[in-house]
Amino acid sequence: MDNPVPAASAADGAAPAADGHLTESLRTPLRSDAFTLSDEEKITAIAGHFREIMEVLGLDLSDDSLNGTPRRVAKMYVQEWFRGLNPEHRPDVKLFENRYQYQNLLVERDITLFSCCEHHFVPIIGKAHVAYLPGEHVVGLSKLNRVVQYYARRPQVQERLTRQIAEELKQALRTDDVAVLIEADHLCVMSRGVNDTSSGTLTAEYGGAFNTDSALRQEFLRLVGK
Ligand SMILES: Nc1nc2c(ncn2[C@@H]2O[C@H](COP(=O)(O)OP(=O)(O)OP(=O)(O)O)[C@@H](O)[C@H]2O)c(=O)[nH]1
Ligand SMILES: [Zn+2]
Repeated sequence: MDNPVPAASAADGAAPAADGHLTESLRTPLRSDAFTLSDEEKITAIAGHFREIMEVLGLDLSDDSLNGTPRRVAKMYVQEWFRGLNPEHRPDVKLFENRYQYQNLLVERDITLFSCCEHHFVPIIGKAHVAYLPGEHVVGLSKLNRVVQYYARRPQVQERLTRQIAEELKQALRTDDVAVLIEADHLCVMSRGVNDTSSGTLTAEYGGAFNTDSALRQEFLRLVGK
């Protein structure tokens, strides 16, 4: 790993804490044995449990179309939807010397965001816009998207997701001058419960100059179309 993560309890052989680099209140709640099982062992276990859910619902698992569903769902959870729980997938955010002396706002807007509501385990779909003020360093653009994806691919609430991305970017870019805006639709609000398909959720985190300089914040909001 290029981004070493401090071990939570290396003494008892437990796996490293996924979010050991984040302030405690921002960490995704994970047990210390979260990575004792391999991905393949997790897929097998989850497939077994999902099969039981389908059986309780009365579905006939001998049907060709349903037979592979438990394993399909398990693979989707471990390898895709929740891959950001595993610190092995934490992106390596390389910095480059800012030899162009570019010192204005840099905005990466409309980053595709797929996440999962941790209360109902249904999708959260939206866009993230992130910005920073380069100092001595600049970063490869795709790394901004990768940081968003890493934290999105977990069971989430939008507030924590927003703050995790901001905190990671502050550390990686070595500056507090970071802004994160997320606009998202929650399937738990749209498809069940209150059944509202028109509302959306916006969350924002403004660090450093974005917090103190309202003109800079307005410029960011203008560039992302808000
Ligand atoms: N703050 C926050 N709440 C969320 C997020 N995603 C879902 N929720 C809310 O989590 C709450 C869970 O509330 P509960 O009353 O325990 O669950 P519920 O009975 O399914 O609630 P309803 O959705 O109102 O039917 C709901 O109000 C959801 O809308 C999120 O990202 N942030
Ligand atoms: Zn929900």
